[in-house]
Amino acid sequence: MKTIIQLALDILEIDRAVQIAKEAVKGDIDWIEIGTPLIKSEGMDAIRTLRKSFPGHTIVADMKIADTGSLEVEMAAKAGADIVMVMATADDSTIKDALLAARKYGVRLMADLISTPKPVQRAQEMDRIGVDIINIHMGIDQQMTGKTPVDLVLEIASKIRANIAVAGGLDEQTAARSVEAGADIVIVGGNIIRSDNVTEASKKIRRSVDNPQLNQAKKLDMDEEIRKLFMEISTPNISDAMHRQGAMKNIKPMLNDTKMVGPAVTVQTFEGDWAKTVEAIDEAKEGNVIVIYNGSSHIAPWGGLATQSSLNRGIAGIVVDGAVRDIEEIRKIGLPVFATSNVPNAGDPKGFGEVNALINCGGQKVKPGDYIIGDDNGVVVVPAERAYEIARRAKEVQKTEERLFDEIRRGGTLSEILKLKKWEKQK
Ligand SMILES: O=C(CO)[C@H](O)[C@H](O)COP(=O)(O)O
Repeated sequence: MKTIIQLALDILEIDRAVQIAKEAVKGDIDWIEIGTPLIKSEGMDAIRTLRKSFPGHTIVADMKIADTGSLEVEMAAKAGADIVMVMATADDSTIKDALLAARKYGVRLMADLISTPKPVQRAQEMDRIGVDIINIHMGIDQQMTGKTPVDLVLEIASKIRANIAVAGGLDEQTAARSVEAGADIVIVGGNIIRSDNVTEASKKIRRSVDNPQLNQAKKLDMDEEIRKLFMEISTPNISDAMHRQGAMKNIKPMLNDTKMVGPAVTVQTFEGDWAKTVEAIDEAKEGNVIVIYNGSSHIAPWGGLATQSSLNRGIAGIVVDGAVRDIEEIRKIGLPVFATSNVPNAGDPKGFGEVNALINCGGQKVKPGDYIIGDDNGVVVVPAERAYEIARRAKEVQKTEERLFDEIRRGGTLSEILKLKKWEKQK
């Protein structure tokens, strides 16, 4: 049986949702889901509009029903939905009531396992109740911590009779692995709707689920995955993903077209003293970023010789809350170096300070192991314990911006597309 691709329109505006759905249909997606954000933003009109725009497609209303099952199924069914989503965490009475309404109005009921404490057991209970489709779903916030729904599909597929849908940050690889694990329907939102070419993104998912065996990407370890993601995104994307936090003040790239990613080795030094900065080169490992607090913009604790030594060690880059010198050599060496200023004079190797203590750099606290990302915009610090989550969230920020750029290129303005007036905080 052909795997069904369900496009999740997690968009706030109906007109943008219709446009994206038209582009995705050209990329051979099957079902069109009115996402929960769209239903909360535009109500049943969103379902009516998509129903009218796509008379030949299956329309799914992601109502995430938690109560008054019968009433909400009736609303969605009368608005034009063919399938209605209920929360598996809802009470059995709600789900049974929703199912009665679904049978009455000739629609199917899909139960969403998102945030269900015992998903395998609950899936079996949904199956016994008679729900038509069970959605094995890793919520957006859970995905950001690295969880994927594929493992759960393997656990559940052999235990239920209902059709299985899978959702949660699916891309070509995880959609293909979901199908191999037993999924009948793959639900894809961000990796299609936040693409700068929705039709092509849809076609990629189509090709991957139609030939799942072809999609066996090498599994990266967590540090490799984090580096890969951070290398693909900008420091503005990262700052946005951290609610505008993390950016270092007055720290500038000494080279153009520079990109730096790596866990921090920190150095606490004092004005005119460069002993610990140089010793840190020997303590750092390949891929580290050396982050130095020196506290003076007038005497350099770093220069060309230290930069060459760092290159030899495979260090990813240097950040100095202070001055650097030998700019010509540094540019010839090509290693990313960020600082507050550049000067001709240096200090002496006195030996005060320490390596790998908690420091302040550019007004940000930096502890050893925190991820340091630098590009032409500047430097951001991401706490080690949140690095994967922030990298994933920043990737979503980047995808959203690529889509917005595409729509602006088509002639819209940012405020029109985002409907800023409509979403201004009501006084
Ligand atoms: O229901 C949802 C979130 O609650 C999303 O529609 C679902 O997770 C699919 O979107 P994505 O592929 O972006 O995760």
